[in-house]
Amino acid sequence: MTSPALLKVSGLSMRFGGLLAVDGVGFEVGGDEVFAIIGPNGAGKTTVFNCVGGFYKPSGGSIFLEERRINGLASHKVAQRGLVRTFQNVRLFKQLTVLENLLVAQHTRLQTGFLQGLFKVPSYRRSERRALENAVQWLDFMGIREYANREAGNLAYGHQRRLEIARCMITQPRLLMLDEPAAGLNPQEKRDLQRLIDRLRKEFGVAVLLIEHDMSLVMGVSDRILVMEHGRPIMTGLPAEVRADPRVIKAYLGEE
Ligand SMILES: Nc1ncnc2c1ncn2[C@@H]1O[C@H](COP(=O)(O)OP(=O)(O)OP(=O)(O)O)[C@@H](O)[C@H]1O
Repeated sequence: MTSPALLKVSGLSMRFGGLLAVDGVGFEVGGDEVFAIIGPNGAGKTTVFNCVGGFYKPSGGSIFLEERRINGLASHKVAQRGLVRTFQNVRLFKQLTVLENLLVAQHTRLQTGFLQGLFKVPSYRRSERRALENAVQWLDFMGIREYANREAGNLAYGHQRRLEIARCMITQPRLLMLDEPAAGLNPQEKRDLQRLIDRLRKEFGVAVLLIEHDMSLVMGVSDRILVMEHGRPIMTGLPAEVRADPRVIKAYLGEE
């Protein structure tokens, strides 16, 4: 890690009835880092994500974002503090247009309230115009501007994934969590995704926490990797260290 920790997770555990799905997981993500969590199916990766993102209340442990404790906060509060996520199965407002999805996403950030909106006072119109400009910039950045007025549900799957990332980025997060972003993408789209993640980090200074099964993407894009198995951490290391570690090889081969 090259910068101070943005996210600090320690001793995290999550119990579902008799099942300890996450058991003693700890890791830190630096402010400019791409950090991946990998592991066989059922290892507990998504559960860690759900705890960090405020979707589950952890059974134990602590989660700090920029030195402030966030465990137990609701997901929208966590998002307001700069931590946003995508989902394994893309979640968009499918009946709204592509552009509208990006306008709705900015709603919580707009400074003006209901009454200003009702009477369309100048400050409201200014913030609406800014929201529109932001949205168009992100559509350009993602290469999907030509689909601005199309229903989001009618976009090609790869474009839906890019729109979902744009919807996160438009809220100017400090940490972007991507849940299996390569799932369902073709090889070219996967290469584009790797370039996109690199650019998001370099041009917008966002840190990325990633769950991914596609090893070539994980190895190509991550600074460090946490490997989990049966809810427990096996190791954290650089991609080359992880690739060569016998425990990791065993965890994956043992699955077959
Ligand atoms: N809401 C829940 N209620 C009960 N058990 C759950 C719940 N969510 C996850 N589990 C269980 O916790 C364990 C870890 O699941 P999790 O989805 O976190 O794994 P994962 O590493 O993300 O797997 P995959 O790679 O298949 O997505 C599994 O045994 C799963 O069945």
